[in-house]
Amino acid sequence: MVFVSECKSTQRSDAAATVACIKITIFLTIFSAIPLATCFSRSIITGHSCHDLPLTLRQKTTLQGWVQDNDGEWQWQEDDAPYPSSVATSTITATATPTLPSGSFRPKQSLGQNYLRDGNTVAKIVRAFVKDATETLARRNDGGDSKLEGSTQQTQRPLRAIELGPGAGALTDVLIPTIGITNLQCIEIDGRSVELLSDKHPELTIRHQDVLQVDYPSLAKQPFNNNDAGGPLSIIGNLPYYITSQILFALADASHTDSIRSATVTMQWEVGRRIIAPPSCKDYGILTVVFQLYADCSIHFKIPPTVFYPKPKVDSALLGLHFVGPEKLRRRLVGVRPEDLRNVVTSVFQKRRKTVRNGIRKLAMKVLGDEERVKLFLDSEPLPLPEVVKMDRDDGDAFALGQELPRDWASKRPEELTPGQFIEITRMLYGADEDWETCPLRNKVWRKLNHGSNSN
Ligand SMILES: C[S@@+](CC[C@H](N)C(=O)[O-])C[C@H]1O[C@@H](n2cnc3c(N)ncnc32)[C@H](O)[C@@H]1O
Repeated sequence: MVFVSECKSTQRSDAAATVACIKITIFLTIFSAIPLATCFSRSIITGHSCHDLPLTLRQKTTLQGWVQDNDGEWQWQEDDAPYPSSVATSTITATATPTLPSGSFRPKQSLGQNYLRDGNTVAKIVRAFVKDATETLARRNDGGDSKLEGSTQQTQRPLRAIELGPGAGALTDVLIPTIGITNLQCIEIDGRSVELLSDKHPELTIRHQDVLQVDYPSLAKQPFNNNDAGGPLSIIGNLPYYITSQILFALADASHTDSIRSATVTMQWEVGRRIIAPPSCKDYGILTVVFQLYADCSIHFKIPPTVFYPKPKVDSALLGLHFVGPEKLRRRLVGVRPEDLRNVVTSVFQKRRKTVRNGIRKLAMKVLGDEERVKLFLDSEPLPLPEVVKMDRDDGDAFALGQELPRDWASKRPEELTPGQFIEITRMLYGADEDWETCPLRNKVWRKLNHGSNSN
C-alpha cells in the first residue's frame, strides 16, 4: 500500500510506468506473504508453531532456561509468554460461563487470571480429569488401595482431588457434583476467590495458599473426610501460566512419594508441545526429559483463547500426566540419583546448540576433578546396560528400548538423546546406587529450594 501511494504521488501520466508500478506492487505483496504462508501451511501440517520466524513476524517471548544462582543452585527461569493485557470488557458477552461478581472482581493479570467462560470446555476438562485419574489408578493395577511411601495408611477412596487455582469456580462447580464435595480440596492464593467460593460452597475445603508452597506428601497423608484415610492425590487445574513449569516440577517431586498420581492441567500450547516432543525436535528440552521419564503424557485437546476471560493471546492445551510412581521410576533410573540427572540435563540444555561434550565438560570437571579423568569420561564407550533394563527392553518396554547410548554419544546434540540415554550419561559420570530398588528419591529435586516444606 505504501508503495502504491508513493507511485501515485509521482503523478506520472506515462501508462507504461503505471503498469510497471502495479506489477512491482503485486510482486512485493506476494513476496512478503510467502514467509507467513509457508509458516501457516507448515504449522497446519506439522502442528508446530513458527519458532523459526524472525522476531518481527512472531510474538516476542522471554527466554527460558535454568540459571545458577550465587550458591550454585540451579533455578528454573520461567519462559511462559508474558500475559497480554485484558481485552475490553465490552467484548465479553453477559452469558459468559461462569460470570464473575460484577464490579469488585477484576481479573488480576499478575496472578495469571484467565477465567474459563465456556461451559463445554469446562465439561471437557472435567471429563478428561476423571478419565486420567481413574485410568492412572487402573494402570497401577491396585484400584487405588495402595500405601503412600513412608505411611502405614491405606487409601479407601480411589479419587481424592486437588484443584489448583479454582478462581471463581468454573471447574469447581462441575467437579463437586461429579466427584463429591468431600473428595475435593482447592488451593487458591487470591482472597477474593476464597471468600467467593466459601460463600458458594460452605462445605468445601479451600486452602488460602500459594500453590508453590504446597507440601503434597503431607497433604496426601491427610484424610479428606470421615471415610477417608489419606492417599494419593489427583490434580486438576486451569493453571496460572506464569508459574506453569514450577507447578509441574513440584508435582514431579511429589510423585517420588506417590503423593500425586495424575495431573490434568491447562498450559500454554507451546509448553504442552515441549512436554510431549520427540527427540530431534526443536521443542525437545528439560521439560521433555523430566516428564517423559516421570509420567506418561498426552495432550487431550487444544484450547482457543476465546474460551477464557480475559482472552490470552496464546493457545492453550489440556495435558494429562499419568505419573509412573516411585517403583517404576526407580526401575527406570536404575540407581541414578534424580539430583545427578538434573545436573546433567540442566548443563547440556543450557548449551543446547553445542554437543553434549561441550555442554557437560564444566560439570564433569566439577564431579571428576581433573582434566585427564574428564577426557577419559568424554571419550569412553557407553556402559553395558543394567540387566533390568535389558529385561524391560526384551519385553518391548518403550522407555528401555531407547536407553542404549550410541558410541558417539558425546558428539550428539542434547535434543538427539532420549530421556533414557540421559540416565546412562549420568550413570557414567556419577555412578549409580547398586541397590536401585531402594534408592532414595528426595522431596526436592526439580522444584526450587524455597518452595514447599523444608524436609528433603
Ligand atoms: C487461569 S486462572 C483459573 C481460574 C479458574 N479455575 C477458571 O478456570 O476459571 C488461575 C487461578 O490460579 C490462581 N493463582 C495464581 N497464582 C497462584 C498461586 N501462586 N497459588 C495459588 N493460586 C494461584 C489465580 O488467582 C486464579 O484463580
